Amino acid sequence: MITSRRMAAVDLNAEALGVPRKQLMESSGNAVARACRDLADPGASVAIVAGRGNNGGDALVAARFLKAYDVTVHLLGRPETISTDIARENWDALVAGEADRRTVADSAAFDLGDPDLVVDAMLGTGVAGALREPEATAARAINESAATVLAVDVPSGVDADTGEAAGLAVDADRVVTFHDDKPGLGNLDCEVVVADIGIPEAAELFTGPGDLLALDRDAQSHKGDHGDVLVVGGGPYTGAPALAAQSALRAGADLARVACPEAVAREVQGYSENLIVRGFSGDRLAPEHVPDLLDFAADRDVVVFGPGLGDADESLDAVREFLAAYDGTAVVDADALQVVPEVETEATLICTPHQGELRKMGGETDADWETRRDLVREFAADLGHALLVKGAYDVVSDGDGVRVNRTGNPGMTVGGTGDVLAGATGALAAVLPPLDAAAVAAYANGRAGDLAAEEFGGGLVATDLLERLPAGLRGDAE
Ligand SMILES: NC(=O)C1=CN([C@@H]2O[C@H](COP(=O)(O)OP(=O)(O)OC[C@H]3O[C@@H](n4cnc5c(N)ncnc54)[C@H](O)[C@@H]3O)[C@@H](O)[C@H]2O)[C@@H](O)CC1
Ligand SMILES: [K+]
Repeated sequence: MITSRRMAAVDLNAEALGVPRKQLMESSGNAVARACRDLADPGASVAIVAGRGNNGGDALVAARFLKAYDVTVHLLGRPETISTDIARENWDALVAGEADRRTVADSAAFDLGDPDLVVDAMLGTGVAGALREPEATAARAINESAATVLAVDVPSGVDADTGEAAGLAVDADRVVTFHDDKPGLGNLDCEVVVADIGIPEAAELFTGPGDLLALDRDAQSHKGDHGDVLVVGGGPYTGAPALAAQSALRAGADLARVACPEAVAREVQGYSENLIVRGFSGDRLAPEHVPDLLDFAADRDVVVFGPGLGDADESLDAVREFLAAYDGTAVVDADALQVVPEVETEATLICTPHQGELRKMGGETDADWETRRDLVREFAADLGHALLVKGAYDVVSDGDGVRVNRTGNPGMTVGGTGDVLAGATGALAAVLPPLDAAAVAAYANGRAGDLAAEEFGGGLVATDLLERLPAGLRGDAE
């Protein structure tokens, strides 16, 4: 199953892997033609009703593959209003080839005729909402006709994610849908065929520019609230919490706070005036600080636990107590990781270990990334928390989905880059589900590292990543 949102991401990733959308459209069109041949004998009359987006484009391609049939293409709208270049190129090819075609500038001009088979390619996964004109008139004519109805990707007017229609929708006999089944199609009373259109598996597995789309859509649904992130750490180390908190800001958080021992608060503040630093008594985290910390954390969107915390027994006890009582979202990093397997918590956790820390948590790893991918997914499922396991190939899983990130370079083994990643993951966890947050953070952090390496080679340092994180998140880091 794949949602429309994820499908758009995978499509962009495929393009980045060298399989452009037009090539996918050719495969989709071919699959539509195959379904037509399945439903009607050669010589039968086929009406292709095409919208102005890529769903229509798929059917325009199919027209070229149906030479043995009597095909009429109805384009809903004027050719100038076709909304994508690739759909327009396929329309132009039909015009140049003098295919039998009609343009329907307004609904009065629509005449479906009396075909044996109708191909509904008005709207696909690109839009949801009630059908406008001339689509609504065409849908009525399609539903009233005696023809067999084949829908392209999803019946027009139906939301592919829910199976619901906002009003009028095409009543299809069969749907040929692309790449993978869509969540909403199971709720429809029609036959569903899934066609492989040649999207590489890597487009789903490996993070790519498409994964950044999650930010455009989901982050906006959070209504301008881009997160109030609290970093809990510091003590033996002061740079780590400061880096994590600054990274949260660079990754889009509105506010980044650091809770650290009073003894080092001034030093942490010294790294950046953009941070809000709050000290607690003494020189390291201890159980006595937990009640206050829980109160403070309750008003934040995400807590990043661990940077620079150290592994003193009382600090680890405090982490245990905190996590046992906390029910929000937390990124757990560094020394705090080792307590996660023994804690029962209501919290949503994203754990960000490197291979050594993973082993300390009881997880297994392997030199082969595919084996590692499977091991990480299993371990995340056992833990009941998301994992972002750092390495040359980062592996991200929430126990169900899994993604592998290939951005980044050996220069990033320098100290502090893990803190930057943890902070960015925290900021993104305020606006995205754990799997997306961790995958996007790993991708963007690696892109930032690649940009820094262009300038500084193996001499890059963690603060170089901070500056380049926004570019890494915009996807213009190529
Ligand atoms: N990886 C992918 O995502 C692939 C997608 N493909 C096809 O592309 C489709 C998605 O294409 P698009 O994103 O271009 O979107 P659609 O083709 O689903 O819809 C866009 C068109 O609908 C019109 N429109 C918008 N709202 C409307 C309304 N309420 N009533 C009537 N018309 C309306 C717009 O003017 C636009 O022309 C998929 O369903 C599939 O068929 C395939 O070509 C191959 C790969
Ligand atoms: K359709």
